[in-house]
Amino acid sequence: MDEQALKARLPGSIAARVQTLKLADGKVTLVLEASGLDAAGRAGLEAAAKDVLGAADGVSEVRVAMVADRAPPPPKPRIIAIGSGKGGVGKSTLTANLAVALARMGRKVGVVDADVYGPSQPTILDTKGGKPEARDDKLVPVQSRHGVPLLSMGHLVEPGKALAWRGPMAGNAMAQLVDAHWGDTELLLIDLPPGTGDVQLTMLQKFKPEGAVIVSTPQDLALIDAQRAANLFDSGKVPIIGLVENMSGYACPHCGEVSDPFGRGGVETAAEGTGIPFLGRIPLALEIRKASDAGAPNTSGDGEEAEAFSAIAAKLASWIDREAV
Ligand SMILES: Nc1ncnc2c1ncn2[C@@H]1O[C@H](COP(=O)(O)OP(=O)(O)OP(=O)(O)O)[C@@H](O)[C@H]1O
Repeated sequence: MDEQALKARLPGSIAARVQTLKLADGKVTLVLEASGLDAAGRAGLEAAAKDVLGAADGVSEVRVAMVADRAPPPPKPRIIAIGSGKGGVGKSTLTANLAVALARMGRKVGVVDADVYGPSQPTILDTKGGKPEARDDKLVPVQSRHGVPLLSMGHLVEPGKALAWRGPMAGNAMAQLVDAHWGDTELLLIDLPPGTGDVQLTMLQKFKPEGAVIVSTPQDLALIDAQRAANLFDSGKVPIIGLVENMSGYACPHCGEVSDPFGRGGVETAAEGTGIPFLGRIPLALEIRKASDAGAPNTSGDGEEAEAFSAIAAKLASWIDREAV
């Protein structure tokens, strides 16, 4: 039997992968292209080829080598969670601004908006109406005009539909957002749903973020919730990168006088008390709310607010670099 006849014995699925087939002294040397197959797939392919060729007349031995043509898939992005003990403290605003600031520093960063209850990233990053496509059963993130790709619960469910999902359901939906075609994205910021219940815990356990940032306003009540968030990350064994105080100090746009509607400095004091690093404070400013509503986070431009966010982004970047493996 010659090499052509041997190749003709192989089923189409194996023949399509043959790169070379050599026969010498009854020994067959077969090189197969094994791109896209996992270990079990490669073992199955090798066994099937050996079975068919080994049974041919005059063949005493079959050696199979595998090569992979396609480049290996890109490494998975590193994950940082942004959480808060309660809603409305500015978690989404912070996430978007950090992402845009990091992108402007040259980082390849994407955002996952896992806030099942009120996904707001499509508004803040201006991708409202964007629909992620699916390729090979995985979602392709929606590109924002700020250089930050995004996948949001808001892209998957109809806007305005409040979701009362329990942990596993929300966890599964979030899996689709995280395990997506992130391409060369190196860092994913996850905007977690507010709160410290089983939804959040399931997410942490499933995705094991490398670290977490906690946002709080300076009020005592918010701080108690922030402490709960810290406990949640501790129980999920997620290191806390630090605390951010949002909505601290309101500068009156008319007279410039600074007042403190929610108090001031409480988060820094709380951080000191618990040994968690304090990452900085963001003022309560109309500009911040307007920028978010307009789909242009402050860090996409300049100004005091942008600087406050960027200073925190720089601290986050150094933490990430320190933790690099
Ligand atoms: N520093 C700030 N100054 C002024 N407005 C702010 C500031 N931070 C957040 N906001 C506004 O407060 C509202 C709530 O903020 P955001 O949606 O970021 O909070 P959240 O913690 O993500 O809330 P949710 O519980 O809905 O997830 C938004 O309208 C936002 O624009």
